Amino acid sequence: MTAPSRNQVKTLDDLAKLANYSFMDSLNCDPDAKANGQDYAPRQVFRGHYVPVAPEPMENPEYVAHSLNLFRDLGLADDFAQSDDFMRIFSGDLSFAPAPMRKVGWACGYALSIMGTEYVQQCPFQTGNGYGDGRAISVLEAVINGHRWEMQLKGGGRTPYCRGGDGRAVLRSSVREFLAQEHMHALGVPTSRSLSLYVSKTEKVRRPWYSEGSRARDPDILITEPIAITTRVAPSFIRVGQLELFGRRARKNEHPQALEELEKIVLHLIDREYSAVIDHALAMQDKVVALAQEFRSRLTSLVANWIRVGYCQGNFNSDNCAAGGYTLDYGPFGFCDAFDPRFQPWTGGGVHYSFLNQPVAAEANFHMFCVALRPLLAEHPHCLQKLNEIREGFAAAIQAEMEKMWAAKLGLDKFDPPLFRDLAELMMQAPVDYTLFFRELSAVPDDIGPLKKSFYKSPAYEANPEGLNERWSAWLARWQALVSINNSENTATVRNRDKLSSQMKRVNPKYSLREWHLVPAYEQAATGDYGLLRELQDVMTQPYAEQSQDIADKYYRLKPLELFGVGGASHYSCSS
Ligand SMILES: Nc1ncnc2c1ncn2[C@@H]1O[C@H](COP(=O)(O)OP(=O)(O)OP(=O)(O)O)[C@@H](O)[C@H]1O
Ligand SMILES: [Mg+2]
Repeated sequence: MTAPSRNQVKTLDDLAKLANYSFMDSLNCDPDAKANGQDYAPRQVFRGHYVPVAPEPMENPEYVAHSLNLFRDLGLADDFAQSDDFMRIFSGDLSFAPAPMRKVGWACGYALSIMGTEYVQQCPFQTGNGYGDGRAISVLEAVINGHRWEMQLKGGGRTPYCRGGDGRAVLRSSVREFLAQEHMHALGVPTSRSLSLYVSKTEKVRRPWYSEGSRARDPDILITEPIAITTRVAPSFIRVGQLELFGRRARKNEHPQALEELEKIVLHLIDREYSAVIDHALAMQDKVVALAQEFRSRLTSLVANWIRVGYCQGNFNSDNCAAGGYTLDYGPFGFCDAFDPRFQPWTGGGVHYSFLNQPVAAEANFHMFCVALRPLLAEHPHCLQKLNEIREGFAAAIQAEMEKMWAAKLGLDKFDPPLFRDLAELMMQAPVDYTLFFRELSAVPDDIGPLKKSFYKSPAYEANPEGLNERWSAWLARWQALVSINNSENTATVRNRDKLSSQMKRVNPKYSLREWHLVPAYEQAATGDYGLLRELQDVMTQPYAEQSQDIADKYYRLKPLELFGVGGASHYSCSS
């Protein structure tokens, strides 16, 4: 396999040559599957790791966007994204895919746990055998520059796991996912990536949503929206919930191959996501222990990164938790405006998945991950013991990551609990914009003047502005003393200040993708105008750069007060 250099992949034949299907070739196919992949009715899938599914092509696709950064990383020519061939494949029509590309993709079953409790109620058969990729269909695996990438359509049509749904995604949610994935990547947070986004000029579906300016918690109208397909890309799309499905079957001995299927998916996960860090020569039981250790360190670091950039995943069930330790499923996510430990944009989400509870939610997912692995260690009590220790150590491990992250956000070498506690208290007393505050602090101000740019006008602040300003000034003075900056004109201090400032600006982004940025972009996109979407794509893929004054005036500012509490801009249901 030759490695493409920049712009080398220009045609479908070039892309097809890179195809290499490890998931379908090394794992088990559902024995009841239809060979032609036209498997669109909800049904129980009792065995196997995947079901071959031919995506349902969207009618009249139109190009909306592609990721310039991912295209560059993969060596794809930019023009390719707007070619008929590329567009047909990534809007769901595999019927003419040239060999060795295949004309059929695949969908996977997975299980669901919410905060560490196993559920089967979401499965239409109440068994868990009908739950999985209901509208996500992988269409290609390609090895590019020595890295294996899986490409998956979201909204590519129905699968046996569609539960009666239409298998589609709407333009609104697809624009959000497309922009957010590339923004997170640019923020330095591990994530699935966005390849392309196409919308149908004619095919529409109905979804519950909010009427103009509605302050209702739940959607109050049904709207008709164009369907869209985003293609996302990752080393694999294996989820914690997927391991759980096979773990549950092995634990209950549901069929003769249940344990073997669990072992196969776990080894496949190691191959796809951990081969650089887990020695291939280790015995199975040692691989399992090493996997738990590695996943723990990725997951704890991931969640600390989410909090660093103000991201709330919103629905951090085990089936939305990628076993490779990156961010997956940009459905009910949000970047916080005002700092609020309980920030949760999704009306269905609850406090358990709110902003600062994400370490606890991650621990619950990690617990289910370990439970899924246990059947593999039944004959190795020593390894089981090690697995339990790794599991038990999660809380301390994530606490250490969080402290490291808060220290970095504050430009400190070491976490300072009282300083942090007092900051959090001040930020909660009267609302402060999370992104703006840390970015202004990164300029290492002499007094609280610049920090005030991040203060929202609120009754709490208006009630006692002098008192709060005094407390902020006292806090800032303590922080200045800790980072060893004082107000003298000494040049060594000035130089240190520049160094500290640039170090902090690499940790504290200037721009984060707020919902009120997204709303006008997807609304405009629905009229066929992609100008705002492209502007956001450009701004949000360089979130640490200062950018022009115009851009700063537009995006580096407080959320307009009138948008707080508005359905769609401040909170939303998961109707995507
Ligand atoms: N329109 C739909 N048609 C069929 N299945 C759907 C549809 N919307 C959601 N689902 C399925 O419902 C389940 C829960 O949805 P959830 O919002 O977590 O996932 P998602 O946003 O579709 O996808 P993913 O986790 O793949 O990013 C998933 O298994 C998903 O595939
Ligand atoms: Mg999901």
